[in-house]
Amino acid sequence: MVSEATAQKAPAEDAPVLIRMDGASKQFANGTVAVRDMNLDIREGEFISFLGPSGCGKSTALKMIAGLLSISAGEITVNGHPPGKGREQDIGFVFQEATLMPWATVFDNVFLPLRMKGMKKKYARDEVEEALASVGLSSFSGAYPRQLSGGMKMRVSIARALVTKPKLLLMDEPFAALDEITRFKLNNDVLELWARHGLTVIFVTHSVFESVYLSNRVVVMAARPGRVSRVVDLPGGYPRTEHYRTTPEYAENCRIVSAALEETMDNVDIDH
Ligand SMILES: Nc1ncnc2c1ncn2[C@@H]1O[C@H](COP(=O)(O)OP(=O)(O)OP(=O)(O)O)[C@@H](O)[C@H]1O
Repeated sequence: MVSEATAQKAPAEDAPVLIRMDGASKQFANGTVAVRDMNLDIREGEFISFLGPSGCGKSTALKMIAGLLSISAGEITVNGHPPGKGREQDIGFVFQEATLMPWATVFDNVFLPLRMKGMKKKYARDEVEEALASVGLSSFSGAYPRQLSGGMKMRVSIARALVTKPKLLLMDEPFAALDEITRFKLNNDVLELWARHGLTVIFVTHSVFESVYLSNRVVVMAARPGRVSRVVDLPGGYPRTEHYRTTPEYAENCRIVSAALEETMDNVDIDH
């Protein structure tokens, strides 16, 4: 039974804005405009997906929010600060590859962000164990990455992102390389973590089905130049469990988001 405090739901209309993108643009040194004039407010507690074809600037936008890439024009604030200038532990980042240190145990991989903050291992035990428990890997603390399946490695990567107890979780196509059953399972786990920890999540994906299953809003992006094409609100269907995948509401939402995505493709010259 899920308690009210941890129930999955879209945030209230008047929830405070956590991320503000105001005309945010990114042009790389070679002239490529990866993101042009992105305007978006993301409220605390939202689960947002950035969806779009390859090269539409999804990863670039995510990295700009994380402060991993500079902004060429416009402005982004995260919790009122320029990206990367607030408390760094407030942001967790999960990449497409699990990027674990192969020579280190699961425990030491998850401990890494705390170690980088100067924490001694003996004081970090509770935090690391809590993060591992939250992704169901308590008994694999002493294992090495080579002993884990792809899905388990990704769970370690999520635990590492959560160990500093961030408010904001940024996920860049985290499950793209996994088989569908593992992906569905991890989708459910991420929804549970989102609700339990009261996170705000931005999730980059190519998949209409994944974006509709997970998000309360889908930001559909178009390429050349990368930009926001449509924002689709999907406030219903909670709690989103496997049953939701079989409902007419889910099918209809997938149809709406697919149509929005197709519109973006119609406006692109085929050059590949
Ligand atoms: N460091 C860089 N230097 C120059 N151009 C870049 C750089 N990084 C990305 N780009 C270009 O910017 C555009 C947007 O790239 P980005 O990776 O953000 O797209 P994406 O939507 O995440 O794509 P994918 O789904 O394939 O990962 C692309 O045309 C890409 O080639």
